[in-house]
Amino acid sequence: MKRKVYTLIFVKKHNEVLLGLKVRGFGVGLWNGFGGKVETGESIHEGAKRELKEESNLNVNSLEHVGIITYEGDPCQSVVHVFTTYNTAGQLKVSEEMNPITWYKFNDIPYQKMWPDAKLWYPYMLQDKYFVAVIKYIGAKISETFITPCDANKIQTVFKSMV
Ligand SMILES: COc1nc(N)nc2c1ncn2[C@H]1C[C@H](O)[C@@H](COP(=O)(O)OP(=O)(O)OP(=O)(O)O)O1
Repeated sequence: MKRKVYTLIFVKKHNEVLLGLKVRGFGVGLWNGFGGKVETGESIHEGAKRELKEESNLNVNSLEHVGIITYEGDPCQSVVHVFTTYNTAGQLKVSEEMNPITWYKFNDIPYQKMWPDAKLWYPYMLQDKYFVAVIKYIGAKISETFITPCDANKIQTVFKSMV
């Protein structure tokens, strides 16, 4: 089965992370990082940079690939590649997809207004710990999860086996 491939990018500074409120499409009404589908002909990193620019107007040179999440079941069977960055350029702007865009302190993340899986793996992402996760949804509820930390080399190996 071919899964849809998505990116999800988190811009961080000190103990804060930039989140946007999704105002259209998949996950509307929920806070999330920036990202979307990888388009035909672009690499996953290129897709991540394009989505960050489209949704927040921020440019980024280097991204750290910190996690790979495989979603099973409903609402969508997909693979989401999670990236972080501390280094962006340009003027932050809301977009047609994300509005408002806000810095959240790590201890004040609005988990109650996010996908239910976020609280399971954000702790890894916030602490710059590499992870691999499999999350199965039935409707809006999580039915099974597997999350494990892994080192940077292993995540590259998993990544290479997928592309
Ligand atoms: C189902 O569980 C999910 N949980 C979390 N935390 N994030 C998810 C989940 N499923 C998808 N995502 C992320 C991955 C992407 O960053 C977005 C969805 O991207 P979208 O559907 O908006 O993709 P676009 O290419 O931007 O879509 P348009 O056609 O609207 O431009 O959510």
